[in-house]
Amino acid sequence: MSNDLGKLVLRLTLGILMLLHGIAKLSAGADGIVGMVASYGLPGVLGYLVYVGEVLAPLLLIVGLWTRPAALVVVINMVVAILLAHMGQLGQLGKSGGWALELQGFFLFTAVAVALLGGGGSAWAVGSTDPFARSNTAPWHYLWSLPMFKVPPVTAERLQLLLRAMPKAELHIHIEGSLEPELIFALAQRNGVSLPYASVEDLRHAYAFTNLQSFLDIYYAGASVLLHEQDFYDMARAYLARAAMDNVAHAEIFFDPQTHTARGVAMETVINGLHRACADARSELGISATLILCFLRHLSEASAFEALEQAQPLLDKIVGVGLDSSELGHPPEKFARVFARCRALGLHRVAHAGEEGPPAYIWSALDALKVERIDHGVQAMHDAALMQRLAQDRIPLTVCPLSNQKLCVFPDLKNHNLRQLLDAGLCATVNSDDPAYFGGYINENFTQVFAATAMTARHAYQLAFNSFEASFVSNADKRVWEHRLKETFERFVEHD
Ligand SMILES: Nc1ncnc2[nH]cnc12
Ligand SMILES: [Zn+2]
Repeated sequence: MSNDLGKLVLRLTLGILMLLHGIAKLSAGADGIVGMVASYGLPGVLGYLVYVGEVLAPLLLIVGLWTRPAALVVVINMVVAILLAHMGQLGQLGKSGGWALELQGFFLFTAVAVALLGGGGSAWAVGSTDPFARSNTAPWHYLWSLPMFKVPPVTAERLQLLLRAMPKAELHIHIEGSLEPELIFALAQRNGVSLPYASVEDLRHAYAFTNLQSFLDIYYAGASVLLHEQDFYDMARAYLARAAMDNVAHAEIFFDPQTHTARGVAMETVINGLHRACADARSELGISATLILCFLRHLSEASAFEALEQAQPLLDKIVGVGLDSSELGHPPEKFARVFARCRALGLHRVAHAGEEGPPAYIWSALDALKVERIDHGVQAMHDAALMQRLAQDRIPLTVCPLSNQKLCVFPDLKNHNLRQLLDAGLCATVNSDDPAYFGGYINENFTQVFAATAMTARHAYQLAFNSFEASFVSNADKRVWEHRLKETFERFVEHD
């Protein structure tokens, strides 16, 4: 609240004081400025742009519409004014001992501050509620989020190949959801576990889900075959081999330890098996992979704390924590204290929110859990202020199109809102969630959602770029993969 009030004061001060200069120029005319511009050998007519910088932009600042771009215009106006009229005073002090350009300096840097901060949510800010809400996002966020080169059009057929060939990161994959029915039966036999399904076909037949819970019931039953470190290794190694075929350069893998420790499996059995698979895949397949420990939200806060305590000696083998399982009725704030502890331990934080649950769950994942990414998040579309927050803070969404289709979040893939999320400037990514259950790995998610919603090569580039940007790897690794991405697109276009 006081933050918003501070921004409002700053915006109104800049707008009103600058507008007074504009009004003076309206009544005296812009001839002086036109002449000054012409004296530099430039078209004098450019001098009339002063009305944009000192009348139009201040009016936008006062009403709070397109606040950040308007402030940027004032910044440009002030830089031009200093270059044209005040360069001689740049290093001088005035009569009273202050900087000779303190007035210009105040205008310039106040405008820079407003451009950085935005207008502040307020009944006075049109931009906080109207369809122009996006304009409150820093303009350079849009520049930064745009592909670094112009992506030429690619035919629909070639686009499908490009989607498969482009390097990408997978940031939302539950390793237990990569257990194919064949491996479930092989592990059941190896470990003497009996399953309530007669055959692989019988199990596959049960994969007809109506919502998240109908899937989770079968998913936890499937995970019951995992007992020994080698089982966790085999599962993760199989996923990583499959992901490498889809040109996944980096995967951040979720695992649900509480579903295993509840059956008497030790935390170290789970983590050591998964970690060894990641290490081997890196040296044998060249794929990078890290682990994210997820707390089950249908269990208690105490159970989550217990899981964290068990994982404490193994924290060097995980990069972060997440929150998954049954969303409705289990709002994120239930785990605020656990996530605060994880934050203090230096762990990255993500949470499933807005898969089936309301936008309020996304707000509380951000504010109560302080997560850095939202898993799914597709329900954000119903809340304009939330969309603005996600765009402005560039909070990535790890979207899973086939999962959303199979769990009836959207009636059909053609109704999926991935394209709208991207076009609204959000840092969306494509992922597989539980590929063994939802009909496809990451490339299937890309190709099917692109075919269903007619997205373009530019969207493809943006999604792959976002996946690296949103990952928890070093900036150096991000740049290497982004460079490879650009090379792949250039190669494709050359041969188009
Ligand atoms: N889609 C999903 N949502 C919540 N929890 C999950 N665990 C595995 N898949 C999940
Ligand atoms: Zn998930």
